[in-house]
Order: sequence, then structure tokens, then C-alpha cells
Amino acid sequence: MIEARHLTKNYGERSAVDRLDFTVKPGSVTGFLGPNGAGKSTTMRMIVGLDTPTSGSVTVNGRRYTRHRTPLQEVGALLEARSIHPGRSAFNHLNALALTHGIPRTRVEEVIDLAGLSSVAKKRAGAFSLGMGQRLGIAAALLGDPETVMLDEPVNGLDPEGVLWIRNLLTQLAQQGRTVFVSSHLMSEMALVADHLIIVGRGRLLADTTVQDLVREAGGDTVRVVTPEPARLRELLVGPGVDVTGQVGSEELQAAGLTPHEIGTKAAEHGIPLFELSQRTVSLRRRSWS
Ligand SMILES: Nc1ncnc2c1ncn2[C@@H]1O[C@H](COP(=O)(O)OP(=O)(O)OP(=O)(O)O)[C@@H](O)[C@H]1O
Repeated sequence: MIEARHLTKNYGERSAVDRLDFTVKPGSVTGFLGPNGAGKSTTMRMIVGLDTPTSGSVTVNGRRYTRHRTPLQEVGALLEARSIHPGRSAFNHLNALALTHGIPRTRVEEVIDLAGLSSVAKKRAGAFSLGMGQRLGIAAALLGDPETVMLDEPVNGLDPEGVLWIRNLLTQLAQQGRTVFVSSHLMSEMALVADHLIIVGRGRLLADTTVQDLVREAGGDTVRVVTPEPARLRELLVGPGVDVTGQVGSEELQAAGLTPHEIGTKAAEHGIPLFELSQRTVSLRRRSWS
């Protein structure tokens, strides 16, 4: 569980994070979404104590990160994938981390396998592609078998296979009951992996919602109906919780609050012909700030 309360970070006059309040709960994937410069990385750095809030606070499992005795076992974070000694092999990098945190060597081997790095584990990390470096960063984040996993733009630089791997991994981690917090500037990516969304812009909280609710609010789940008798059908359909709109002179109606099945049945009961009856769901897939 991550809890931010009035979390604020100013750099001089500029507010990178502005009074953010949010809670990231265990058992689901929470997407942290916003355009470049919205304050996502700064927020994540404050979560793991790499930056100090100007005001407000953020805790992980009820305590500030730096107050945890075994922070690596509490929160696994991928912030800057390239922060690896280039001359060290992937195995040695992970093993050094493990040795300094009381983590057994068997766990190093486990995460190398889990991150798909077995064939390159002995190679210098400096020669890794961006995608391999990203996998190594994720292996390091998972090393302590942490309850909370936080990844900053993890799909950056990954090939399609890697992207798919990340999606499955995030879902699995959430299914295991962990808190999964993952940032992206791509709505399309978040729509595929996140259950919950925290959306920020210019350091401020814009929305704290589920993907489902966001789609609904964006006008999703309406039904398009085409009939030669739109006025009569509209009168039959409208009621509490049902909204039917259409333009004068047009045979087309947009109905919200009813299923195509309910509309079709009502039309049939009153002998109203239908030329088209289709569910329209708004997709978030095309939205991005990139
Ligand atoms: N150390 C710093 N000194 C001054 N300004 C900073 C510093 N770090 C971040 N900023 C500024 O704070 C704002 C938020 O940056 P941040 O990196 O947190 O955003 P972001 O949402 O993670 O975007 P990106 O995906 O581009 O990293 C930006 O305007 C950035 O220029």
C-alpha cells in the first residue's frame, strides 16, 4: 500500500508535484498516467526516499520508505534502468545487491530466470540493449520479493515480446496480492494493464478512477440505433437512468443506460423496424500524450 498525502515537491519557483493525494492498494495494477513532465518520476523518487518532499508525505505500508528495516524486501523499484555499473555482469550486479541485503543467491538465479536473462547473465551489463537493461532493472526490483512493486515507464525500449512479458508480469504480481504501481505516458498501454488509474498533469491530480469508469465517463457504453421511427422509439425508451439523443431529421439515435437486447426487445414489442443496433464502447487505446 502506498499513501500520498498532500505530497508536494518544488524546484525553486516550479512545482513538480503539487499537493497529491492518492492511495495505491494491493491486489491490483495501478497505472500512474500523465504526459512527460507531469511529475510521475519525482513522485516515485519521493516514494523511495530519493527526493525529499517540500511538504506533505508519502508512506509505503504505513511507514516512510527510509524507516523500513529491509526496504528492498518492502518495495522493489525500477526508476532509472541505466543506473548499473557497465562493467559488471547482470549476475554480479544482482548478486552484489543480494549480498548487501541478506538475500540468498538462489533468489538471484530465480529473478534472472523470471526476467528472461539466463542466456546473458554473464555478459557485461554495459553492452545490454535498452530492453535487456530494462529487464535487468525489473529483476533487481523483484530481488527482495517485495510486497510493493513500482516501475517507472517499464515498457520503454522493450520489443513487442518484452511488452507482452511486462503486461503478464504485472498482472501476475497483482494476482499474488502485491501492490503494483506503474507509470506511463501512454493511455493505450495503461488501458491494457491497469485496473486503477491515477492521472496527473503539471504535478496535480486530475483523476483517481478505474479504467472502466473512465471509459464510461468518456461516453462509453452507448448503443447506436437506426430506425425509420426514431421519435416513437425514443419515447418508448426514455425513463429513469436512460438517456436517448438524436438529431431532428436523422434516423439515428444514441441510447445510454440500456443494452442492445433491451432496445431490440422493446422495438419488436411495438412493431418498430430496426436497421441497425450496435454497442459503442469508447476505447482508451488511441489516447496518448507522447
Ligand atoms: N532535479 C530537478 N530539478 C529541477 N526541476 C526538476 C528536477 N526533476 C524534475 N524537474 C521538473 O519537474 C517536473 C516534473 O518532472 P518529472 O520527471 O517528475 O515528470 P514525469 O512525469 O516523470 O515526466 P517524464 O516521463 O518526462 O520523466 C518537470 O517540469 C521537470 O523539468
